[in-house]
Amino acid sequence: MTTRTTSSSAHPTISTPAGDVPADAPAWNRQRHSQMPSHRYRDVFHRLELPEFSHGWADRRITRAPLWVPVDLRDGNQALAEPMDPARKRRFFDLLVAMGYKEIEVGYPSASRTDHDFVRLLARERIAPPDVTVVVFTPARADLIARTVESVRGIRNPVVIHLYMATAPAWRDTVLGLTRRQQIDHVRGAAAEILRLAGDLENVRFQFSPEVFNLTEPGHVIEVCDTVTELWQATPDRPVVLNLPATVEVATPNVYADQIEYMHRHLDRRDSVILSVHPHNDRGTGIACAELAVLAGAQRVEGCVFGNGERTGNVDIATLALNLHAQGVDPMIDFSDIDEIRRVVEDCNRIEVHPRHPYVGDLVHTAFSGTHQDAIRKGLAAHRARAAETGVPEGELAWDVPYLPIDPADLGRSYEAVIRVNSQSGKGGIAYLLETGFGIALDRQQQIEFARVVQEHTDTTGREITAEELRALYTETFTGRSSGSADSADRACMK
Ligand SMILES: CC(=O)SCCNC(=O)CCNC(=O)[C@H](O)C(C)(C)COP(=O)(O)OP(=O)(O)OC[C@H]1O[C@@H](n2cnc3c(N)ncnc32)[C@H](O)[C@@H]1OP(=O)(O)O
Ligand SMILES: CC(C)C(=O)C(=O)O
Repeated sequence: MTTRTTSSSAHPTISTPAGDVPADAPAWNRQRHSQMPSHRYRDVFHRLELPEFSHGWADRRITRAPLWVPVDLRDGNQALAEPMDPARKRRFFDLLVAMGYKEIEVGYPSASRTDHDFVRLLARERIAPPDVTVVVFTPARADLIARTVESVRGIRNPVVIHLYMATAPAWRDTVLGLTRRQQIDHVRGAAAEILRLAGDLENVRFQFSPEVFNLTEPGHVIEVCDTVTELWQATPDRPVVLNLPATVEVATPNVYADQIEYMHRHLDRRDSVILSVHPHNDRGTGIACAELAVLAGAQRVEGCVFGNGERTGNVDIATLALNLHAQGVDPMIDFSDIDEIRRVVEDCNRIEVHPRHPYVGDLVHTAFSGTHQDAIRKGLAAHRARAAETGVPEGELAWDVPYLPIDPADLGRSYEAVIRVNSQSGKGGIAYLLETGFGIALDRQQQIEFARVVQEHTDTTGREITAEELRALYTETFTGRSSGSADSADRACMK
């Protein structure tokens, strides 16, 4: 038996023998210590001193959508093996405008010619409606700031110049080689340079992101942010966006929410600051982080339409917005033809959306399993009956169909793929496919009888059975038989 070392907040290093059941494990949990080298990692509480305070986010509800800012054309784009060419950028931008986004990060003009030229295109041609704010991104370097400011000259839309610098200790020490004091001076210098070059452009506002906010000492990040808002003279009429990224997710979402609420309460000039978040998804909890951050005081959320971005991606705005829709809150973005949106996003990113991706995946409104199908079939029938009874159109009527969190029709989808049959299915699903596909209504006895036949078939093939195959099997079962079963065929009513 080998010995491994684990960490916990109470005892940072404890030796535990791999393969052993922990001494304090209850009888119902006989999981054994693994060989995973988890002792190499520390939780956020060992990496950062976080202030303790009584948070309020847990008691709040989200009642309106934050300002969504898609960063597909910048953060998403920088993570693609083949960054978007001008045509793909333009197509993606037009899609974002058509969906109703009012603030769009369009690129990193000092990074590449394509990004720069796209910003210039916005200055030359009126492809951005006047109410759409254009955001451009720059690091804290004088030459790159100059190129960025130069790129936005002539744009008539509202413009946000977005400055960033990583503030967390590992980045300060290892990447940038700056002490805390030096970093504050560096950021102040960069912010002053932006103000010098663009302060007199009336359509321009400013944004600052302390990259890796979530691993930065609260005292330091407050000081950097307050320095910037003071220098830029943030006012309610010309507010500054402070964008607090979980650049690499490191903690449970409640920790991020606490960090955001702490900033919300302690930042200077709070009424002149638009508090923004930018979660990534390394732990798979980007959505939860964004939602809790909004509860904690965030007013603006940056993400990518279906969560593209470095590593595991940026937070997925479609999921966030449709989560609101599913709770009766207007998402303020139009997803009424989600499959068309997906086609454009897939073409532009050259990355496919997963079939289980919330709301948009091919399989997310589909049930294969019998009891789910039975409940959906009954639920859809009840929904239609309620619509007929009340005279309220089906698409307007309150939705309460089991296993379908929202009506697929809201997203422009049909009910065709809602039920698919394989060996996990039951009579309800089979009956649904025959009814909706071919107008064949089986009575209960026939359903039971036919389900056995289908079960035998799907168990033997191990595959899904299509509606067409189901119909052929139905014909073979009920009409192709000798007289004894003709009764059954007669009982099946063809509508
Ligand atoms: C979390 C994020 O999404 S941050 C955005 C990341 N996006 C990108 O990097 C995509 C676009 N980037 C680029 O095209 C290039 O990196 C450029 C044009 C910005 C800079 O290119 P280069 O001059 O070749 O530098 P390089 O790419 O090696 O970047 C490293 C340098 O940037 C510095 N740096 C990193 N972040 C910042 C910042 N926010 N402000 C100023 N300097 C920074 C590093 O300290 C390092 O400086 P050093 O060379 O003196 O050690
Ligand atoms: C710098 C910010 C906005 C960012 O892209 C990140 O931290 O991921």
